Amino acid sequence: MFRYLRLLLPLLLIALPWVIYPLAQRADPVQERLLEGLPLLMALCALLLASGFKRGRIALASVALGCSALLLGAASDRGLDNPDAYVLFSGISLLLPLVYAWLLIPRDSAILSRRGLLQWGGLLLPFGLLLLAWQYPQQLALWLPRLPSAFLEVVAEHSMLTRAIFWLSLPILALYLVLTLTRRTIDEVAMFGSLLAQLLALHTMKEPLLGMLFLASAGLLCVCAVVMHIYAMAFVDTLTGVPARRALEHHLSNLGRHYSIAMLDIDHFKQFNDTYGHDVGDQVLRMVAAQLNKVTAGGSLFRYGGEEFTIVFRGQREEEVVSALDTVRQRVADYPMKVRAPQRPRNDRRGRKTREETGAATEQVKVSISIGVAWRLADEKPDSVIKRADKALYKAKGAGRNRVITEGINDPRRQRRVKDR
Ligand SMILES: Nc1nc2c(ncn2[C@@H]2O[C@H](COP(=O)(O)OP(=O)(O)OP(=O)(O)O)[C@@H](O)[C@H]2O)c(=O)[nH]1
Repeated sequence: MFRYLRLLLPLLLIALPWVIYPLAQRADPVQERLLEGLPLLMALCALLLASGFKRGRIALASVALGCSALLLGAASDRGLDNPDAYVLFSGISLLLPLVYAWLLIPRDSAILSRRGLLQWGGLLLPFGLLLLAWQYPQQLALWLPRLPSAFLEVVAEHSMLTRAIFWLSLPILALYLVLTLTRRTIDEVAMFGSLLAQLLALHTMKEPLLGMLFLASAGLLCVCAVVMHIYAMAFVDTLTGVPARRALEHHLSNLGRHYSIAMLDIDHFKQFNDTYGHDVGDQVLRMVAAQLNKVTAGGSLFRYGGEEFTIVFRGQREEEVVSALDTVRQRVADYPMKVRAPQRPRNDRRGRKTREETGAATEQVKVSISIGVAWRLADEKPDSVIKRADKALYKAKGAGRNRVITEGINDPRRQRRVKDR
């Protein structure tokens, strides 16, 4: 539940325009111009960041946002009561959900690949046509009677247009929401949120400044998505999803005086790789990380590297820490880890059939971890605590593995500090 809330938190940015709008209304003309330029600026920033970090769909969404901001800006400058401007506004309103439906299909791909060119072409073409229609209203007037009468009726009547946008957008928004909740990636959150913000912009375009603020919030969401992606690349381990070594270094620089560090290592892990292959090794790593993540006593888990993990506990609480570590050790040891034969076919259905035919069942393997934990001594640096925890870990390995060994609990230098408290 908390994970979902944290994932959806950036959506709060969509509420920002309602907060800023009362202030924005008091802006002088120069500030107002700057605010009107904000959506384009945000779209540009999002595009540059997304292109730099290979977030293809966010880049496409930023371009769609930039195009809508440009065209909506032009339409609202002319005044939406003006027929040309109203046709442009109607065109964007109907196009936007369709563009997002188009963005549901593509996967991230390089712009100069065949798929990339198709994605960009499919996105830019309709906006280009709208721009042409806006630039050459006489030709548009010649073309309009040739368009389907149902389309013209929708455009001509505002209430029908609103209903059409609603019914077009609803399934697409719902699909993005489902993708957000199933894929649980920040890219999906940004796609869902930016579409929602742009629909709100269209809805509030009678107050152009508020509409522009909504467009800017859509851009901000895209920027936010790429920044969060960069953060994850730097601080989160992609295989296990737990904070990586760099995050540990940051965490260690912000600890108080009283803490303990546990180093954990999977026993005989090389054997798993050698016997079942690297993929099964990776599955074991993920399972161990998931179990360690349940550690209590306020421990923070990090992947130290390879098959080693680190858990940092703030404060003293020796017994609580040892008991929490022993519980996770036992959880890993009790976990019914099933692995399939190393030469199993890649295709799951064929694999199942072969197993049924040969009677080969999935094999259950035992995984265990060894743990060394050290408490900080007076004036000791985190690096040195890690080294002592590592020593304790090797003692645990030497003593037969699958156990917790402590280091420094009764050290007089530490006792002095405890008495000092
Ligand atoms: N599958 C997989 N293997 C990894 C990864 N990182 C490191 N390893 C493997 O982890 C193994 C570590 O083996 P060793 O350091 O010899 O230790 P061990 O076999 O666990 O033996 P003990 O620690 O003494 O119990 C090596 O075979 C590495 O290739 C990873 O991300 N995925």
